[in-house]
Amino acid sequence: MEAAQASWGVVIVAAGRGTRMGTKESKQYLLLQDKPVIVHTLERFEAMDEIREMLLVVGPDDTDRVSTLVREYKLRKVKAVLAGGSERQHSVRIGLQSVSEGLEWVMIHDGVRPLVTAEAVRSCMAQAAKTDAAVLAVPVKDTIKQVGEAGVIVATPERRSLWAIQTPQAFRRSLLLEAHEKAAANGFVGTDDAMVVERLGKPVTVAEGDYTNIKITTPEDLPWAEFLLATRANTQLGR
Ligand SMILES: Nc1ccn([C@@H]2O[C@H](COP(=O)(O)OP(=O)(O)OP(=O)(O)O)[C@@H](O)[C@H]2O)c(=O)n1
Ligand SMILES: C[C@](O)(CO)[C@H](O)COP(=O)(O)O
Repeated sequence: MEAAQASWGVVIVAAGRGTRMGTKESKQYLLLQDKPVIVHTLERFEAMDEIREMLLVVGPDDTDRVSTLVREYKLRKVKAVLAGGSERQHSVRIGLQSVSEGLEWVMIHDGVRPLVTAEAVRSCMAQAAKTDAAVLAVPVKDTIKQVGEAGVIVATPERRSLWAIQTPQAFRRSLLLEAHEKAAANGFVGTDDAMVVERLGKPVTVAEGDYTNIKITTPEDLPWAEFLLATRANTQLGR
């Protein structure tokens, strides 16, 4: 059976503080079209037949309020609401350890990427089925420079080889678990899940996604997300 047709577990990480957003309320609870960002994200996966369960990882003080949201919005695939860790990678590991053992495949997704489409998720799952490890990504449009001390440019990597990495990131569950356990044992902390698998020397491939799968990070992302949601509501795109 193709992995894209099998049952998947999804770890949704939403335990961050949203420092760059700078709001009193953490960004995953800000409203888009009158609904919390995290609920938009969960609804995307709830609606997909391929998904069997979701593990939702939130701030230690937020488990009760989020459990209430899960009930209110009838998010039946949420198997557990777990207290996260101090770094994204710690939160991922906590969720990953609670994915049902019978599931062969798992995806990790940022709770603050509410605009991901089912089409993009399926493309990532299909790529992981071929290579055991795949991430959604888009080719960068700008020229990227590495900048050193005193703002001096030290390198200009060839743009054709540069991709902006998104989530979901999809893996054979046993591979990702092994990678996270090794990273924890060695004290390695990366900024995405591909990095912990790359450290094992295993290939991680990219599935081309789309530029609308934004991570809500800074204040200007909010009106952009509102616009994209409104556009989709009008055109039925991204469903
Ligand atoms: N200890 C952490 C840190 C981050 N995340 C989650 O990882 C995702 C991507 O992280 P990012 O956008 O950096 O979120 P924050 O850490 O909240 O933002 P900032 O870096 O601006 O504080 C978010 O859904 C965030 O909630 C998490 O679950 N646990
Ligand atoms: C996983 C990620 O969303 C891929 O772009 C990103 O690396 C998260 O990084 P952040 O530092 O937590 O924003």
